[in-house]
Amino acid sequence: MTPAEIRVTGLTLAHARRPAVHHVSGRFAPGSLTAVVGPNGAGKSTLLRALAGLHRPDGGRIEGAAGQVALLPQAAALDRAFPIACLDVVLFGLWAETGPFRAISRAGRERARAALAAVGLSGFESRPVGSLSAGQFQRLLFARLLLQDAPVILLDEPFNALDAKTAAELLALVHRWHGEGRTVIAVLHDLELVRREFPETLLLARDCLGWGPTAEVLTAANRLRARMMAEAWAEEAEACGRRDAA
Ligand SMILES: Nc1ncnc2c1ncn2[C@@H]1O[C@H](COP(=O)(O)OP(=O)(O)OP(=O)(O)O)[C@@H](O)[C@H]1O
Repeated sequence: MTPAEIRVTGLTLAHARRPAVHHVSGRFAPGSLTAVVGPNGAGKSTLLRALAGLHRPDGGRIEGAAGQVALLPQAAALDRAFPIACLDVVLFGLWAETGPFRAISRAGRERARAALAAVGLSGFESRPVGSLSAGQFQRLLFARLLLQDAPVILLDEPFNALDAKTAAELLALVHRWHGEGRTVIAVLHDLELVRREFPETLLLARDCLGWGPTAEVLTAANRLRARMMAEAWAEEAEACGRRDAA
């Protein structure tokens, strides 16, 4: 498992021309385990989506991510009412290998069953996703990630609303991926968890307020700056590029 370095340079990401991420530069080293933290609205999910190729940069660039990324989106962003069985959700993890029109091989199905077993969902193959609890659904999405087998794994609030046992088991998977040499980047709000489990941290408040070893980034001074920046955000903040357009 040899992921490439991911480098972002002067990265600006906007929604309706309002910057959600502003002139961020830095690198995710191959095989690093990084927490992305910051206040609500700091641009964390937007950054992850851009790393996954789902949001085109409005300024600057991202290098090294294309074709090697698997994304776990925020659970709230997903439609669980869709009538589909658990095994089929996991099989979507093979999409990059099989493409849209090729049949899934028997080996592919076995891998999907093994992934379900690895997250404690043996016997759930035919269950409709709508019948799962929040924790079971998150386990299912981790099974899909297992099948994707990507060198870079992006997790958006992976432990939200989980009981301690489920969170611990999914955290163990994160450490397994890190141990295998994958690059893992996770958006998190629990700073105690970040301090305990994540060696690197990117502190985002639209601008980058710190990026490096967690103890050096999560200082009281940096956290205060992040809070102050969040309080100063105004909906009427200048739209990206507006000055150029004037
Ligand atoms: N699809 C969208 N359309 C318009 N604005 C958006 C969209 N998605 C996000 N934003 C805005 O971009 C900013 C950053 O949002 P983002 O979801 O990236 O923040 P976040 O740090 O992940 O927040 P949270 O911790 O609350 O999940 C916010 O001001 C948000 O309202």
